[in-house]
Amino acid sequence: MTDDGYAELTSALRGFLDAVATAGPHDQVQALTDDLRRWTAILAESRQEEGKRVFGERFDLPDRGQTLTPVFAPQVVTTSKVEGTAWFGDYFHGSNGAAHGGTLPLLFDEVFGHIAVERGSRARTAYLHTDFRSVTPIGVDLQVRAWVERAEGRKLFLAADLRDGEVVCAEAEALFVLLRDGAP
Ligand SMILES: CCCCC/C=C\C/C=C\C/C=C\C/C=C\CCCC(=O)SCCNC(=O)CCNC(=O)[C@H](O)C(C)(C)COP(=O)(O)OP(=O)(O)OC[C@H]1O[C@@H](n2cnc3c(N)ncnc32)[C@H](O)[C@@H]1OP(=O)(O)O
Repeated sequence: MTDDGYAELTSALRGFLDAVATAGPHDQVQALTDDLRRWTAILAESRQEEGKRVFGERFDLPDRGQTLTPVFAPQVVTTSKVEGTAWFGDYFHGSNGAAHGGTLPLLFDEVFGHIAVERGSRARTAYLHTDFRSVTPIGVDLQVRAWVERAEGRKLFLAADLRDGEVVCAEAEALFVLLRDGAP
C-alpha cells in the first residue's frame, strides 16, 4: 500500500459519514457547512477524468479508496470465488439497527466485481437478484463470499451470500456479461 495519506483519508471519510448519520441537531452546523463548501471548492480545482482519480480506482487502498459501498475486505480472491469480511457503518443504516435494503445489492455488486476483475474481464452487471433472509446488523463483522456458478460464452452466472456467524443475512444471484472488444 502506498502511504500517501489516502488510506487514512478513506477511513476518516467513512468515520465522518457515520458521525453525520448518527448526529442529532448541532449548534456548529453552519461552521460544518462552511468547512465542507471550502473543501469542495479546493477539490473541484483538481477534478480529474476517470482513470486518473483516487476514489474507487486505487487497488492498493482499502475499498479501492471509495466509501460508496459498505466496507469489504477480501481475504481470498480467485477467478472463481471471493471471500472476505463486510462491515456496514452507521452511514448504511436503514431502520431498527438494520442496514438499508438497497445497500445489500450494492455490496454484492462490489464483491462480484472482484471476480470479474480477477478474470481480467471488462464486465457489467446485467442483473442482480437479492434475497433478504435476515436483517443485516450495523457495526458487526460479517462474512461474505461469492462464486461462479457457471460461465456460458460471455455470460458469467454468479452467486453470493452474506452471513452474521451462522445467520444468513442475504443471498444473491447475478449475471455479469463480459464486454465485446471495443465496447464502451
Ligand atoms: C462499469 C463496469 C465496472 C466494471 C469494473 C470496473 C473496474 C474495476 C473496479 C473495481 C473492481 C472491483 C469491484 C468492481 C465493482 C463493481 C462492479 C460493478 C459492475 C457494474 O455495476 S456495471 C454497471 C451496471 N450495469 C450496467 O450498466 C449494464 C447496462 N447494460 C449493458 O451494458 C448491456 O446490456 C450488457 C453489457 C449487460 C449486455 O450487452 P451486450 O451488447 O454486451 O450483450 P447482449 O445484449 O448481446 O447480451 C449478451 C447475452 O447476455 C444476455 N443478457 C443480457 N442482459 C441480460 C439480462 N438482464 N438478463 C438475462 N440475460 C441477459 C443476452 O440475452 C445474451 O445472451 P445470449 O448470448 O445467450 O443470447
